[in-house]
Amino acid sequence: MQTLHVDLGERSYPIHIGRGLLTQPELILPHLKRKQVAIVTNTTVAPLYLEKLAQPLRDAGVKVIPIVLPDGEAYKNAATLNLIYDALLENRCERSTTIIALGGGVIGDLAGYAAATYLRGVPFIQVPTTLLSQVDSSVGGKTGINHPLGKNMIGAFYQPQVVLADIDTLSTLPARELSAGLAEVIKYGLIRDEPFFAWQEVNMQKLLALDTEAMSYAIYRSCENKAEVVAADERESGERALLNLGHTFGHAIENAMGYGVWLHGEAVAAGTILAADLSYRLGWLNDAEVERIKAIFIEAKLPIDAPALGVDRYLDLMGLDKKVVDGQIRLVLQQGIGKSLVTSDYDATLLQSTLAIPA
Ligand SMILES: NC(=O)c1ccc[n+]([C@@H]2O[C@H](COP(=O)([O-])OP(=O)(O)OC[C@H]3O[C@@H](n4cnc5c(N)ncnc54)[C@H](O)[C@@H]3O)[C@@H](O)[C@H]2O)c1
Ligand SMILES: O=C(O)C(=O)C[C@@H](O)[C@H](O)[C@H](O)COP(=O)(O)O
Ligand SMILES: [Zn+2]
Repeated sequence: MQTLHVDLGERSYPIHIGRGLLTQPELILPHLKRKQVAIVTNTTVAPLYLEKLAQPLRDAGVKVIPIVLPDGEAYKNAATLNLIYDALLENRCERSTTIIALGGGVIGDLAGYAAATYLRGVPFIQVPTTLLSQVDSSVGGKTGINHPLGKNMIGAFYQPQVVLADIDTLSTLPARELSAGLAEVIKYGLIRDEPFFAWQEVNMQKLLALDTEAMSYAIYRSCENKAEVVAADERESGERALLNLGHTFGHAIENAMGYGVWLHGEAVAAGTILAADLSYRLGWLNDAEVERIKAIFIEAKLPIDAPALGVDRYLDLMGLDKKVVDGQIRLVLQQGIGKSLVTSDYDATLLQSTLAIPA
């Protein structure tokens, strides 16, 4: 097992990465205020991993309240959040009850927001079971739900007590979901870590084949990048916005196509290609760099062609992005591989050209 730390003063916490972590209650017990946990999961993950996590905790004297939600991005909403509150109240959960998220990013975001708001805040633990959640969503404290008008529009920054990334859980992950997670791994290379990007170019097939050594390295290096960024800018007043590469476009795609039709990672992949296209038009990326970026997403079995929503529809949806300031759409763009910036200082007609995708 390898351990990293997210350094946030009194909100600091460890990220444990390794095999067989679900059945090691000693990694969870020191973080409990009281021997009672509510495990939030879904109908897909529960039959696979709920008892693996719950039974050793029960054996250690912990009361376990399972909360099993419907599965899918379409359920990351206020109605599903209410199901969590209902179960917590029905079971008379107190401020000392810890909420454990067992699942992918949808479960982590929902359970984290429930933890941030139930009784105005109860302790929270992340047990991510998708690649995307192990490399990104379980770390950094962004929690929340979607609104029909926009992605993740309601939420809170709320850090977990500990993150347990058990690599063994990836063995049951569908191939499409594995690729979706790789989109966020590629992101770290593109925004701030060119050597990691170059390593991915050589090792992508190993990652797709779930090679343990390569996967452990990719998860560790991704979490290391994210932990550094979050420690420097917890609430996204500056550098953290770089973690949004491809997301202003991607969130527009997820919303326009209907939540869950394009996976988050797929929309981020296509959105990152749009960001690269605009960076190229601005003269900040050259042909060879754009080709390298396209090639790695293709190698990871991710889409590089964004849907033709129409320029106005894209601009309308992108105008709801959380990075918008004074009505200006701020974008994460690239000035080379491993070098990125957040800016609204681009020619609007160039953005329109990028968005004029032929149907
Ligand atoms: N909070 C953040 O910082 C952050 C970062 C990135 C993404 N996100 C959010 O995360 C969500 C995407 O997360 P995701 O890609 O994990 O999707 P997801 O949570 O929908 O999980 C993908 C699918 O895999 C299933 N699954 C989970 N673990 C499994 C396993 N081990 N074996 C088999 N099936 C398994 C799930 O039930 C689901 O059907 C989006 O809502 C996105 O907005 C949040
Ligand atoms: O942690 C962050 O900061 C990120 O931006 C990570 C993203 O991968 C993630 O999808 C996040 O949920 C997007 O945040 P949002 O603020 O644009 O909703
Ligand atoms: Zn993301």
